[in-house]
Amino acid sequence: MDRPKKPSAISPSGTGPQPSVHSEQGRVIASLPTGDSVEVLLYGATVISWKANGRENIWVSDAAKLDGSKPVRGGVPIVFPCFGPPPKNHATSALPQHGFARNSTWVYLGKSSSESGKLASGGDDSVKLDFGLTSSELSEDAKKAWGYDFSLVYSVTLARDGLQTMLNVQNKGDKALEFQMLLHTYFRIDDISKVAINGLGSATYIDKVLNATEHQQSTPSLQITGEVDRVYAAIKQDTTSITQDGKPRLDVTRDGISDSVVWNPWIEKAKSMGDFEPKDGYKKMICVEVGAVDGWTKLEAGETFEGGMIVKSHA
Ligand SMILES: O=P(O)(O)OC[C@H]1O[C@@H](O)[C@H](O)[C@@H](O)[C@@H]1O
Repeated sequence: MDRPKKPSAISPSGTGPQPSVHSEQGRVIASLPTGDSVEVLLYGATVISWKANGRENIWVSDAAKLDGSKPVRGGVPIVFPCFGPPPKNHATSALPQHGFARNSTWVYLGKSSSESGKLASGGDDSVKLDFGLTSSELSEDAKKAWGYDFSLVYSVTLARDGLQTMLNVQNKGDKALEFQMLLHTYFRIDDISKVAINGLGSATYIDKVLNATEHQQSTPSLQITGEVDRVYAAIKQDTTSITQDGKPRLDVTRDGISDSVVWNPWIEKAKSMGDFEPKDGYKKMICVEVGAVDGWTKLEAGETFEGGMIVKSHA
């Protein structure tokens, strides 16, 4: 498949004190000497915190379950191998909404100590954590519902100037497989009424709030004034930016993928979700999710795919 060109990676490491990495209670926490940090739950390999310049960038519901009993409401759940409810008559049909990656327990593969190719790691100002999921870690139900031999490696790189999260998918079996993937990021913002989303260009989107009808983004900037659930396909620009009060807040750059979902449940939908707290928390979050969800990505036996994002936070 054709892939968009790669964005420039976050700046490489230098010299000085080393980052620290430790694991406790089913999570891995990495910190840089600057104080920036990232916290990843093994359940779902869900990033549940990313602090930069003293500020939390990730929203997690006060009622989110972090004990592995259900996908985390908040953070960066990984959607794989299907996005939304799976279609009928497809290899994913028997899977739950958004697949199994967000509710499987991943294996921590360790901190990378060498250059990753895309991004330097292991120096004083960046650290890369790898998490893996294969069919052996799946529940019996998931294995039965999606009987492919696969390997996922999710790499979370914390750097002084941003966070990079990349999903690598390998078909280890002898038959082709199809998947969708999405990094369902809940960004923490101060006030939804002051937020704008830029960089969706004139992309077409499916509006799930308006009966899944197709539209074209007609304004350069999107403001959120009600429930929004849009699936943008083949976006030409690499970067979608979130501004607050007209100032840059977060830049989300797609790497190897070109689709994005913008989601905010607003008042009624937030009320209907038992694990969404506080109920007016929709004012403090916006999901800008990067992925490959327009149709299916096919991997022949032995093939590999990689896609993800680089996020930069403005102080
Ligand atoms: O409640 P879930 O399964 O975590 O999904 C949350 C939302 O995820 C978004 O990605 C979907 O576009 C929405 O339709 C969905 O409501």
